[in-house]
Amino acid sequence: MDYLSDERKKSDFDVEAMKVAWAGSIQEFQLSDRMAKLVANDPVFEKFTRPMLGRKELLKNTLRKSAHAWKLIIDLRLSEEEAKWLRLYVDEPAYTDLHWGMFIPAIEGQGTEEQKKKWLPLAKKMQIIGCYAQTELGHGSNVQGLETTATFDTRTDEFIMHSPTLTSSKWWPGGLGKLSTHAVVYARLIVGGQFHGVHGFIVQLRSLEDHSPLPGITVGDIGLKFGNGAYNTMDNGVLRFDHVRIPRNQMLMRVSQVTKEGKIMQSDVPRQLIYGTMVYVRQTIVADASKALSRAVCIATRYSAVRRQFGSRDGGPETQVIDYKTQQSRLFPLLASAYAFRFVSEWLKSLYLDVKQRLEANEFSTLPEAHACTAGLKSLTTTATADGIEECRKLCGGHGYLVSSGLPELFAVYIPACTYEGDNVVLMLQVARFLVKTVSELGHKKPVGTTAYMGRVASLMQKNSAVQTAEGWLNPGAVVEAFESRAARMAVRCAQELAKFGNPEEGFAELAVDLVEVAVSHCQLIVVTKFFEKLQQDIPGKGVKESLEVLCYVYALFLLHKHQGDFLATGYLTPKQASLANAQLRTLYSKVRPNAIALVDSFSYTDHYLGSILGRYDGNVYPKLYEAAWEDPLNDSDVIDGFHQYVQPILKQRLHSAKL
Ligand SMILES: CC/C=C\C/C=C\C/C=C\C/C=C\C/C=C\C/C=C/C(=O)SCCNC(=O)CCNC(=O)[C@H](O)C(C)(C)COP(=O)(O)OP(=O)(O)OC[C@H]1O[C@@H](n2cnc3c(N)ncnc32)[C@H](O)[C@@H]1OP(=O)(O)O
Ligand SMILES: Cc1cc2nc3c(=O)[nH]c(=O)nc-3n(C[C@H](O)[C@H](O)[C@H](O)COP(=O)(O)OP(=O)(O)OC[C@H]3O[C@@H](n4cnc5c(N)ncnc54)[C@H](O)[C@@H]3O)c2cc1C
Repeated sequence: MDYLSDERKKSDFDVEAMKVAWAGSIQEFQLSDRMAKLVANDPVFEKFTRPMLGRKELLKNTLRKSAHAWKLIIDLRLSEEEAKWLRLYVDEPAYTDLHWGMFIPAIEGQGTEEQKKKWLPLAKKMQIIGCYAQTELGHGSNVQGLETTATFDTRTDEFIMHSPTLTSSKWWPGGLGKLSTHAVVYARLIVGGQFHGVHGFIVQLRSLEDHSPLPGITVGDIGLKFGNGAYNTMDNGVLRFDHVRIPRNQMLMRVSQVTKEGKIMQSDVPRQLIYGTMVYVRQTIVADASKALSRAVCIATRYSAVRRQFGSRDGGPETQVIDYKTQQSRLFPLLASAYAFRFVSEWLKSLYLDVKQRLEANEFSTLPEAHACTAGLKSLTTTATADGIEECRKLCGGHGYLVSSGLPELFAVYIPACTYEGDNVVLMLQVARFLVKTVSELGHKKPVGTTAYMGRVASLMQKNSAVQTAEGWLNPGAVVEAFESRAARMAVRCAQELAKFGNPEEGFAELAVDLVEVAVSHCQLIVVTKFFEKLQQDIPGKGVKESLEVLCYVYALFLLHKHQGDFLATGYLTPKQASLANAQLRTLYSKVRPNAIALVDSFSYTDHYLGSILGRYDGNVYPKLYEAAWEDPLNDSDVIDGFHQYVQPILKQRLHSAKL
């Protein structure tokens, strides 16, 4: 029985076409759908018992699933793209994520042709397993502050890898703790007693025969992390070197080379390329944000349509909680954000692929913008997603707190995304630096790409919003101009404040809070703009484009309402115009309402991937919650172990004293 069928009948757009719009293309949809079903129908990938397992069982279970996934990849001859989807739908962080997601990309991006030829075939056949060992106990954000050393020994043509202090211990790398045989290790290069910056080195950590650590290497897991199950399926590790020798040709040498004689040769490639793997992964994290947020929103939306509280008239049904305006005002902006992040990630991927191609042809001019966009959007989308998942839990009331709602585990797995691949504040400060530089160069350099609007800064500073009615906000030009003006005015105001400091670094440190706000406003502008640009494309299917238009305005006007202080303080909007935007937002929520269930169905998630009783496709929530409670191990017996030993004596004592 489909308890949500009436809801599904309310929608006025073609859900199958929306699924394609969400996926990006019919090919991508079919590929993803095939992999989702493959995983959902395979009992090896069951995940409901995960939160009940102890750490050792949990990790072993992950190894079993990863081995099974690898077997499927080989047996079914899956492409790299199919394998990525398969791992995504298995939905369990594993050492293989870092092997495929960082170790291999680090070699691809920073290795020479010779190094790629040697290491990539081994890695791609999984004859070696690698991780990305950058962060240390003492330093994560400050990469130049890393302490591990790689000292060149001209006599033996080797580097000596060493951990000189406790704080130089590598700490956090996923896959390092128990599984990696190799790592790309980031260390200070020392040649002839001189420090030559941080570089990547391929280091073997464990024997390929018996997996024991090689001489001079101390390696292990760093211990339990937040939440049951969740990210504990990953063996984040600690690593120390005691004068471990590796051949010279294991330094990744695309950026700088060290010759046999101990000479440093710089190629034309900028030093920043050493950070290139992070640019790649940050871009994938933006796509993951839309997946995580859409999962949470799918659960909260379906449950909000099933759940009823108050409002019964003449004994009739109570009100579905999704019909409360307050519920809509919390839920629908998250639904719109999931779509917004999906489309901005699509754009970011194309920007990244373009930069990658240019880098391969030794053209580096677009790297700073790629860095700013990936850093800023990673920060913006992961912060909003982490907060959004928690909001979805609250939107589901008490039942959202049950593990069987799927939300606690999703939250626990997701929140480190605000920290890994760059702390979100640190990353926004990088965007701020980029914007300050752009503003300071306005007189002699025309800004391009996502900062092109800065080129119109004079007019953006003067012109105020012309919106007169609530309908007036349903105009892409009016909305985009509002976001451009706010970002440009905030950037200019900050630049003026910075100019008052004699020392720019001192000014930057003092004004960091304002600078982060400028960076956030710039990144929100990018997301809004890319959503409108998406709507310019041909999007087939009855009502699909119209529904996306509604979501685009919800996203933009929700942000405008939330940050109206900025819009008002910069003088671009009047209080009346801000309140017209809010009135329009209420109208938009009413337009989303009948389509809400269809809009989350369009994510095309299987019940397996959602992993939530509240978010079940059929809406059959209460019987399944009731059934699941009885499956809890505590309900194996009526009288629990420990009762007779610890509780009964207390009760008896009470009875005894009561008699007295
Ligand atoms: C289910 C999965 C299925 C399949 C798997 C497939 C894909 C998934 C992939 C991976 C899995 C995803 C997640 C897994 C989970 C966790 C993995 C986590 C991994 C990690 O966390 S790795 C460690 C990450 N660490 C960081 O991010 C550190 C943050 N710090 C920095 O980035 C920098 O050091 C910082 C903050 C930029 C330092 O700034 P500073 O100014 O001190 O630096 P420099 O002086 O060195 O440089 C200044 C100069 O360089 C420019 N710049 C800085 N960074 C970059 C860059 N990345 N690219 C290009 N340019 C950069 C900066 O703008 C300055 O330029 P300027 O001189 O001003 O022109
Ligand atoms: C689950 C998980 C997986 C990870 N996987 C890996 C991995 O595979 N490989 C790897 O190498 N690393 C990995 N990391 C490490 C991760 O990249 C770092 O933790 C991250 O970059 C943040 O650095 P940090 O821990 O040094 O934080 P810190 O920089 O110490 O941050 C602490 C606080 O200081 C603030 N702060 C720091 N610098 C500044 C500044 N300049 N201005 C203002 N505020 C500042 C931050 O905002 C934050 O509030 C992982 C981390 C986690 C949690």
